[in-house]
Amino acid sequence: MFDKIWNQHVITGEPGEPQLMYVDLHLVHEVTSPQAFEGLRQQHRRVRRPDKTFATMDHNVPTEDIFNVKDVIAKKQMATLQTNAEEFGVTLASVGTEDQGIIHVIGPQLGLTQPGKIIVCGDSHTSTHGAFGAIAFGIGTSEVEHVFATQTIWQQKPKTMGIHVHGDLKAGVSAKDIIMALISQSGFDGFTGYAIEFYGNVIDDMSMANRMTLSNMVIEGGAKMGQMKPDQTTFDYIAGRKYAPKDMTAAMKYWSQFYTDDPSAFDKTLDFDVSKLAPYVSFGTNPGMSVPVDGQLPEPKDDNDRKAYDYVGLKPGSSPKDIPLGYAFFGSCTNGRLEDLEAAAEILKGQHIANGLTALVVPGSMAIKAEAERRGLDQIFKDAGCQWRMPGCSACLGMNPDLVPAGVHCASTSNRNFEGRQGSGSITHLASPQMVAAAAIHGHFIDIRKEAI
Ligand SMILES: CC(C)[C@H](C(=O)O)[C@@H](O)C(=O)O
Ligand code: SF4
Repeated sequence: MFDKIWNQHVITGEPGEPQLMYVDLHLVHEVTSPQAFEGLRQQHRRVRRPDKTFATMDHNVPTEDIFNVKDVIAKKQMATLQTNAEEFGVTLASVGTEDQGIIHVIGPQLGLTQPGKIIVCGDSHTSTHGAFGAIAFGIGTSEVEHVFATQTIWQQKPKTMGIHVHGDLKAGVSAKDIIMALISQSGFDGFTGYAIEFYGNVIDDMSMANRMTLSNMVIEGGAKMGQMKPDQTTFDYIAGRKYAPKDMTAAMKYWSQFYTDDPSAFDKTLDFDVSKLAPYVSFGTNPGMSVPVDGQLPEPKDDNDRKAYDYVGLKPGSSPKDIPLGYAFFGSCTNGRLEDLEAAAEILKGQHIANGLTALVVPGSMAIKAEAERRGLDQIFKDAGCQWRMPGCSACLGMNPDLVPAGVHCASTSNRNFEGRQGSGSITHLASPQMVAAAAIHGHFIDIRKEAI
């Protein structure tokens, strides 16, 4: 599948060397675009294909009141994107408009993300869009400028890794646990240099929301891209969306060519049986430092591990259930979709979060917020003692007012847990929406397969 899409997009260059690739969709946000637009301006260039470029604001958005941006840099970045989008004719889902949201949530939601496309964005979690059978990867700011100007990008073709995900996924275990287990078992850079394709019965049965969670986090294992073959689930998701093809029959016929004929063609394969998989919790300062909830925190292997233990203030041999939580975060491009909020709400319904714990629920987009409210999820969260917020990256990273205080342990549905990620001195524990919901109620993690909520 990877080669089929890749080969259709090569403009020039020899295999084994960087090749010039055509870009079908360029997604843009306020943090990595200002210098790129400025570069164009200085060279008197235009955005070559504004019709293949789409922008939004997500990282800096204050989720309590999205129109009241107090931080000077945040305000400037957002205003700059507004001006740049107008000047260069780029469609922008600006704050407060119905299409606004986290870029990796709204691309799929608007039907912009489609099989067979090459999709880039100045953001590492662009891998998310690979869940539709696209080649999607993050690029740097100078590359953003190159794509603006030429609609092309130089890229060296990566090696391919096929991950066969099979078996019987048990209740309480989700895509988040699969990817966290895969990363912790492969070492946190075990995917480096590879484009990953997930396949097998577990993937076939998975919703698009869960497939996106898997693709989203391949970057945390070192891969820039992670995809699945498009199938009926993919087509049904896209059909009827704002920018979906008008002629879906023709589109589906075209998309159906994108699959891997022969798994032995992968440069590397990995077999992953999910039948005995437990929910995972991260304890350290990279996503690879994760254990099953019924496991123990391992002995440190090196100075890095010792440093991580010092930072998080936990002891080897202890249980993830012993971590004293003060905060819970539901949201991000990993788990901020409607299905994720539903999974959390199902657990929180009729319950209350632990005394003294702060819980933020941040929908991934305005559309998700509206639909969640139509279904009454906001009320479930509020009744449980959570704060119901406006869409944005929020507490996934410390670029906006949603910060976890220093020294506080946060159960989080996001994807990164390095030092200070959620605010200076904050301590992040990654887990699935179901696990974070149960943890918020108890003030510590529980094994949702076995223990009563
Ligand atoms: C700000 C942006 C460049 C960054 C990324 O590339 O991923 C952010 O989205 C993140 O998750 O750390
Ligand atoms: S939600 Fe988090 S991971 Fe996703 S783009 Fe925003 S900051 Fe990056």
